Amino acid sequence: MAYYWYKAFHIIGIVVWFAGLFYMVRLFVYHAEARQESEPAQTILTKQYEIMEKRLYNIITTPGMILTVAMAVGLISTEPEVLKSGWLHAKFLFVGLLLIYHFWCGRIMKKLAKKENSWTGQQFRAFNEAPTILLLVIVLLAIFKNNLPLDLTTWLIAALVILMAASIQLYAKKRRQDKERLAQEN
Ligand code: HEM
Repeated sequence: MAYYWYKAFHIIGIVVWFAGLFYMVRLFVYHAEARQESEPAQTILTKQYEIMEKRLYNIITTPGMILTVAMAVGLISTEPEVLKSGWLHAKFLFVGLLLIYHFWCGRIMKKLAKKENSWTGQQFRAFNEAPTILLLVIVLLAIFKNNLPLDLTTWLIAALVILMAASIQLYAKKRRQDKERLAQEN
């Protein structure tokens, strides 16, 4: 029974962790773009984003990460046999990358507060794609385990996911261009 409790809270932790990571980098985009505003808007906005980022990281994102990892330790300790599975070893690798991403976000947050980060909003948008890819790979590994399928259905789903991601990017690009054009006209 303990195994199911651990799994349930493992999944709840994942949801909280990812919600935090996705929102965090979205705030970095707004924060970076606020630097182009004139005063006093620039100071007011950047101060507000600093507070929001700090709270989000410390109250949502990091606790979500801790819950996910703690519950994973619970899962493994109740069923140590799972440690012999190849899929879990592969999962460790991708979760390792996710942890690096998490702490990297923490570093960026501190650098932004000290005005030592010069990434553009566009660079943060690209940075925000990484957790989506990691989420996809880790969930596929956790669900299919050692039988990750490579049949036609899988490739069709992969093509659909790529198509959807590309459409979202194109739409966002068009909106940004429209906004820039409007700003130039005014
Ligand atoms: C320290 C990192 C992690 C470890 C050691 C770990 C380990 C585990 C273990 C042992 C299970 C139980 C597998 C089973 O019952 O068959 C599990 C389930 C699961 N994990 Fe993780 N996990 C970690 C992080 C993550 C992350 C970051 C995600 C998502 C991005 C994730 C997604 C899942 C999902 C969806 C399940 C449920 C799979 C199922 O019931 O079939 N895990 N994890």
